[in-house]
Amino acid sequence: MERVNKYKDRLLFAVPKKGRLYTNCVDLLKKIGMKFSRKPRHDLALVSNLPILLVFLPASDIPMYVAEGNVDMGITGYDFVVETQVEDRVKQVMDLGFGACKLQVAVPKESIYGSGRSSHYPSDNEDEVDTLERKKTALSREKEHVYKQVLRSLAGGRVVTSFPVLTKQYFAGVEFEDLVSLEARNARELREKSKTFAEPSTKILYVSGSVEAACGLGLADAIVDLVDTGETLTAVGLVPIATILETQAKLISNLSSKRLELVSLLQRRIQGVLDADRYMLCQYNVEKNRVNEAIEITPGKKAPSVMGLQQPNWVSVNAMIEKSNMAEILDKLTDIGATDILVMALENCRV
Ligand SMILES: Nc1ncnc2c1ncn2[C@@H]1O[C@H](COP(=O)(O)OP(=O)(O)OP(=O)(O)O)[C@@H](O)[C@H]1O
Ligand SMILES: O=P(O)(O)OC[C@H]1O[C@H](OP(=O)(O)OP(=O)(O)O)[C@H](O)[C@@H]1O
Repeated sequence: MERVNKYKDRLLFAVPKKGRLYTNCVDLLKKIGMKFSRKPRHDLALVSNLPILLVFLPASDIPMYVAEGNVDMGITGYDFVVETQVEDRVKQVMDLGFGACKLQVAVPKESIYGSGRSSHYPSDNEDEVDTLERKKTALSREKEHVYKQVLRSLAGGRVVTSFPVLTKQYFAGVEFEDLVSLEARNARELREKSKTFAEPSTKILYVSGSVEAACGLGLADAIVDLVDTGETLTAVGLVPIATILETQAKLISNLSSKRLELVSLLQRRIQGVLDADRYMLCQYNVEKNRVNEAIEITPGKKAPSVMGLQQPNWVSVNAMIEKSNMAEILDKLTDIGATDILVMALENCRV
C-alpha cells in the first residue's frame, strides 16, 4: 500500500479490493459520478473530480479501519461490521441493496435424515391435517422441531466458520438460552444476551474461506457460512438449519470524521442512484372525469403532475411509480380507460 499521508486533504474511502462486493461497489461509485481508474495491483486510486482517495482493502478489514478513523468511510458487508464488533463505533449510513445473503448454520443432510430425528412431529393430530395448507404448516413445524434438535445436538461438537465471534455468541445462546429469542435478526440484541452466557462447549474453528468443504473433509460437524442461493451448500450435501444474521452491503463512516459535508454529499448521491433503481416514471392519458381514480392509482412521490391535452375532456398524467408494483399499476390504469401508458426507467434522480 502506497503511503496516504500526502493525500491528507482528501476523504479516504475504503472499497473491497476483490470478491463478491467489488464489482457492485465500483459500478455504484461510477454511477454517482466519481471519475477514477485503478491501476493493476495498486490499492489506491485518486478521484479526479472530487477530493477523495479510494483505498482498496479486504472487505473484512474495512469496519476496523473506519472505526479507528484511518479512513473516513467505506463499503462492506454488515456481517463484517457485526463480526468485528464495531457496530457502535461506526455510523451505519445506509444499506446499499446489494450483497444480500444470510449467515447460516448448516449440517450434512445425513445428520438430519439419517439420524431417526425426522420422525413425525409428536403434537400433530393426523386426522386434523386434512387440507394442503394444514399439511404444509405441520411439515414446517416438524422441520423446525427437528432442526432445533440437531442444533442442540451440536453442543460439544465442532463448528467451522470464517465468523468465529458471531458463531461463538450464537452457540453460547443455543446452549444456555431459549432458542427462539436467538432467531431475532437483531445482532446487537444477540450480542447483549450472549454477554451473560458462559463459553459454549461447542468447539468453534476458524477457516478463512471455502468453509463448505469442512464437513466433507472431516474437520467439522457443522459449518456457519454466508448463504445466498443455497447452491454452494446443496453441491456439498449440506442443509441450512438456522439463520444467525441477515446481511447486505452497507455504507459506513467514522463517527468523528472531519469531512461530514462530503460524507453527506456522497450519501445523497448514492440515495439518488438507489431511488432511480427503485422508481420509474409513468406517463399516460386519461379522461378528465376519471382523474381522481387515476391519482389514487399513481399518487406519485409528492403528487402527480396533471396537464391538459389538445383534446377536450382528456388530461395527461406524469407520476413516479415503484418498479416492484409496475404490472399491478398498469393493470389498474388500463381498467379505468387510461391510454398511451408509457413507463420510463430513470438514470438518476433526487426525490
Ligand atoms: N453468496 C453471496 N451472495 C451475496 N453476497 C455475498 C455472498 N457471499 C458473500 N457476500 C457478501 O460479500 C461480502 C464479501 O464476501 P467475499 O466472500 O467476497 O469475501 P472476500 O472478498 O473473500 O473477503 P476478504 O477479502 O475480506 O476475505 C460478505 O461479507 C457478504 O456481505
Ligand atoms: O448460496 P450461494 O449463492 O451458493 O453463495 C454462498 C457462497 O458464497 C460465498 O462464498 P464465495 O463464493 O464468495 O467464495 P469463498 O467461499 O471463497 O468466500 C459464501 O462463503 C458461500 O460459499
